[in-house]
Amino acid sequence: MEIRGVSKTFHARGGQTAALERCDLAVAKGEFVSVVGPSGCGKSTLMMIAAGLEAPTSGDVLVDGRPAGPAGPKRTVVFQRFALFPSETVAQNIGFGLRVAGTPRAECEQRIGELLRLMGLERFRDAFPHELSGGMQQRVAIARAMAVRPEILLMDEPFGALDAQTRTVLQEEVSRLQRELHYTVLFITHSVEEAVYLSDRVVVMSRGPGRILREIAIPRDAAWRGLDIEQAGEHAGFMQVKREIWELLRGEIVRH
Ligand SMILES: Nc1ncnc2c1ncn2[C@@H]1O[C@H](COP(=O)(O)OP(=O)(O)OP(=O)(O)O)[C@@H](O)[C@H]1O
Repeated sequence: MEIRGVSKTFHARGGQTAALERCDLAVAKGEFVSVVGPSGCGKSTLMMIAAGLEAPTSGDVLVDGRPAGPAGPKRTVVFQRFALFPSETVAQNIGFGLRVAGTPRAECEQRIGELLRLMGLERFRDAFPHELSGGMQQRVAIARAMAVRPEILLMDEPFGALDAQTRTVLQEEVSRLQRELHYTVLFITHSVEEAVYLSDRVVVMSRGPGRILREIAIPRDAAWRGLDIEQAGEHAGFMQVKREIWELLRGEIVRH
C-alpha cells in the first residue's frame, strides 16, 4: 500500500482543522509498519483514509500501484473497540466477511477452524461476545479481519482498551503470528514499546497537522526478536531504538 502526498482538512462549524499535511508512507507486502505520534496528530485520520473510510483532501492511496478506491475486503480494519455482532457466535463473527463474499460453506468452515486455532479461540467457538473477556473479544475481531485474507490489515490501537496483562499476551501472540505468517500490517499505537516490539518499521509523525517526521527500520534479525516483551525491553538494542523514537516524540510534544 502506498499513501502518496495525503493531506486532510476537516471543515466543521467552528472553522477548519488541518489534520494531515502531505503524508507519504508505503507498506510493502509482508511488512509490519507502526505509526506513532503525539495525541491529535492525525493517526486515526491517516488510518481512516488508508481504509477508504474517509477521503483525503488531496493525495492518493494506492494498492498494488492502483487507486485503492472505497473501503472493501482487501483492507480490513481492527479498531480499539471490538465491534463484534452481539447476537452472533464467535465462529459466525469470524465468518462474517466470508459469508458476505459468498465463500463456499466448506471453505468458510475450514478458514474459521484455522483462525480459531491460530487465535486460541477453539473453546469459544459457540460462545457469544458478551460471554468473552475483552481480550478474547479482540482476538475474535482480529480473526474476523484476517478471515477474508486482506491484502493489508489496518489496526488502530487494537490493544488500547485492554488491561496491561491481556495486552502483553496479545502483543506476544501477534509478534509470533507475524514471524510465522508475515501479514501486511499498518498499525497505530500510543505505545513506543509496542511499536518497536512488533514492527519492521516505525513511522514517527509530527504533532498536528501530522507529517511523517522519520521512519526507523528495525531489523527482522534483531537479537531480541522472539523474546517476550519484558525480556526484549531489557535488551540494549531495543532500549536504544525506543529511546531514539521517544526523543523524536518528546520534541514534538513539548514544541510550542
Ligand atoms: N470528523 C472530524 N471532524 C473534524 N475534525 C476532526 C475529525 N476527525 C478528526 N478531527 C481532528 O483532526 C485532528 C487529528 O485527529 P485524529 O483523531 O486523527 O488524531 P490522532 O492522532 O488519532 O489522535 P489520538 O492519538 O488522540 O487518538 C484533531 O485535531 C481532530 O480534532
